[in-house]
Amino acid sequence: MSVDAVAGPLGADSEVGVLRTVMLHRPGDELRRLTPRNNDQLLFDGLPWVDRAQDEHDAFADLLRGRGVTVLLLGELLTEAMTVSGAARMQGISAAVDARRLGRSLAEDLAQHLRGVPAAELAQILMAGMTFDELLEAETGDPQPSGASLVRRMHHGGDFVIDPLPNLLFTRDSSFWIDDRVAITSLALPARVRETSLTDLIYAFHPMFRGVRRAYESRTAPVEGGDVLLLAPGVVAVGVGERTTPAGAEALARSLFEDDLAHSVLVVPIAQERASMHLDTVCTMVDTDAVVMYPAIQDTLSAFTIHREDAGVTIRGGDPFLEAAADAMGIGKLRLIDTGLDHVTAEREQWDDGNNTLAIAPGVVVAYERNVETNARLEASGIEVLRISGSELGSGRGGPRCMSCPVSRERL
Ligand SMILES: NC(=[NH2+])NCCC[C@H](N)C(=O)O
Repeated sequence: MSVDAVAGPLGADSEVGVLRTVMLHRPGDELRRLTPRNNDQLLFDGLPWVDRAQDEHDAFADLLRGRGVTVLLLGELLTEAMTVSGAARMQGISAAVDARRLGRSLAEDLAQHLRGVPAAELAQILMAGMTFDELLEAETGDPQPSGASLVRRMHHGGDFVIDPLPNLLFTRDSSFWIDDRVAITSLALPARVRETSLTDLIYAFHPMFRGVRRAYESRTAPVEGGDVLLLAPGVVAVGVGERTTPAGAEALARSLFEDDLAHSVLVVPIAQERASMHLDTVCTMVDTDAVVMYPAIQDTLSAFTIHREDAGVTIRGGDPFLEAAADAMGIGKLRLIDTGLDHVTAEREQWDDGNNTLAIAPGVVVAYERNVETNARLEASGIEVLRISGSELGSGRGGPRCMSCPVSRERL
């Protein structure tokens, strides 16, 4: 992949500017690790049929390419970064070898083994993880493992020495762009924490991203990309619930103000539950001045607005979200596309990510085909809906927005 593979200047200042380049992750062997015993912990609601999930994902990527979007794949970027940079390899290995869990002896054996593995294979291991048995089998060419690891003896061969990362599929959460900078997030749950070591490595070492500056560098508290909506240039909404914490939202706001990336941050409380794990599961932008939203929260969604002032910040609390947003965006009204659904249909389609649309231009969105009613209402309001199937992809509870990280959008 060459440096000029990115179409358009890096970065984005909105949710809806014409999409030029996007980072996706084609689901791979990390999904084959899911079992009925570990799927809850790994944040999947079922066991996807992996081949079909890959087909669905390929169709998603092809649809985007057909609309002129350059698609970057996380797995390829990871391999390329570790091919050109030894430091990238070291960083990936050190994030994957958890000495606290493995003990010193096994940690040393594992790190030694990984240092000898070629970049493409190492990328696979970092994404799909590794079991005790796989390590033992792979070590045959290495100098003999020390044999002094109690941890090795006491673990089952099918246990993981490196945990798999099935949620890499949701590239939205582990990094996001704002203006011409990239923010590596800080993921809240143990199953996902290591994902950011991979996005960090890609943006630090892949030649395509040389010289790119960072936002939210302190990463002091949890912020996940699914909670961050670029409502308009300078105006950012941040959901606070199961993932992003109040401290995360506060730290992000402060950092965006300091870097002059925003003047207003709307902090939006959402229910702390699985169905609404991120703000983008209940609300996404479909046009420069329009959102689609889960009907059950339309009347109650509110926001604290943090404004940057000359002398510091002001915080206004408890305003209805749509009004606070329109105010900060400097528009008369933020249109709500009312899906008008009865509460059972609305609840079912929210669960299946009907509100999780990816805009590829103002008024043009990608959505799961299964959310028939939501899509019909979007179209009735003049939004063009490009449908993809997600019967298998959806088992991780994420739709087109969750599965995409816009790397370049035309500025509004
Ligand atoms: N931006 C999003 N809504 N991402 C969806 C993430 C789903 C993933 N299984 C998780 O629980 O973390």
